[in-house]
Amino acid sequence: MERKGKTSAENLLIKIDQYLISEDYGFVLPHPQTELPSYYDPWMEIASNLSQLIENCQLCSKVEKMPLLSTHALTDYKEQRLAHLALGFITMGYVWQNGSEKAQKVLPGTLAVPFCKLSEVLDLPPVLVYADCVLANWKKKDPSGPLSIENLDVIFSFPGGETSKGFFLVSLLVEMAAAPGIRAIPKIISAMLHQDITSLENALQDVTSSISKMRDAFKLIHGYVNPEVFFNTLRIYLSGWKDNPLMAGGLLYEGVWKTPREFSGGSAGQSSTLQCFDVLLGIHSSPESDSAAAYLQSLRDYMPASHRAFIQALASGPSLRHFVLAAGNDRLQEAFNSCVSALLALRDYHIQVVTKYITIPAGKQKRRGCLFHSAVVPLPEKGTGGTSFMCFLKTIRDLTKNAQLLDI
Ligand SMILES: C[C@@H](C(=O)Nc1ccc(Cl)cc1)[C@H]1[C@@H]2C[C@H](n3cnc4cc(F)c(F)cc43)C[C@@H]21
Repeated sequence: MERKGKTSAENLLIKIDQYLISEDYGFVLPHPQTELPSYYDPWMEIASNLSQLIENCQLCSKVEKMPLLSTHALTDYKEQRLAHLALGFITMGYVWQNGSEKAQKVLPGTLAVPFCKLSEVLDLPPVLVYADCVLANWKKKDPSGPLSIENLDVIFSFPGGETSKGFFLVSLLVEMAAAPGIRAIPKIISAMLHQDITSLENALQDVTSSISKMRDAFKLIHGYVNPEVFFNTLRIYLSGWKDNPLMAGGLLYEGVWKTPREFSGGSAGQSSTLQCFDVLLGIHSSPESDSAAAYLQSLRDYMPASHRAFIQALASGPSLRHFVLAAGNDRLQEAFNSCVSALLALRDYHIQVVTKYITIPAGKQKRRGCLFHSAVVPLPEKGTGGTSFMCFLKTIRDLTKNAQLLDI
């Protein structure tokens, strides 16, 4: 989608839909496909009944009896995203079905081979990612109804039922609220290239209002996600096999690679929205110096290739921060600082959510652990769990605080 010989800024002026970003839905996959050709019924039957198969201890045998299916019939992009989503759910269910202390270390070839082939086609890793379980995992109950959480449902879910569904749908609504802000980005680039201060100010106001609506959507989490169920059940299924002491070397993808491979679990850091507002506002640019930036950079490999390219083009484009400083215009500086304040408020809110859903339940488990468990389950790397994830969030929150432009 990037035109040769164009600067990265001009590349950004290309319509965002060429980066598979939607004017109305942002990074969310619009109207995801919910069915595959009947040839793929063996996959869809397992993915659609995952919780029940796990509860009845039938998942292992079902997966091992699965026929080796070819991915050739998956030609359409939305079909490929649905298939990666389905195989991602089955893979996480298969690896973690007996809990995080008894992970399955080998992924059977009937699952590993098509999953890795599809991952290659989509340039995604062979593990469930945020772009699968949030951005492509939704449908409307009543097609003519509103995009409200009451009228939305997930295509697949994990054990933990309503909490699993709620966690993915709240994340989806936060992502959808970001759409007007993402749509404003090409306007911001164009206004900078044309030295158009008024348009720039208006576009920055669109970003500010979009980020505050994201925080409003985020508040839904308290009504739809139970902290104990999230921490003790759902979080396990989103865990990965990178730097995971329980899966040294990672997972063996039978029939694909001779040695095990490591991949990170799902994480909010894989959200292109979370990353692109940071890049737009120049919140942290040097992955060399700050580890949070390096960590975020590494998670871009877990995003759809076109979204990764958009963020890269944004990062190598003109600096909005420098433009605003150089313009020396009070109103423009205020519009920029309002953006940063809105993002700071969203970051603070994210920290409060992680405290309620991870830090506090982890503390309770630790105290319980001293009484009953020999080894307290180590929190996975910086995915949806882990004190290091909290440190990461606090680092980017503090960097956001420092991004405010001082009065000229
Ligand atoms: C509900 C939470 C979650 O962790 N969801 C999740 C995690 C892993 C997986 Cl696999 C699936 C879902 C969080 C939502 C809001 C999302 N968000 C998007 N842009 C953001 C910008 C910000 F500044 C910010 F603070 C949060 C931002 C991130 C996830």
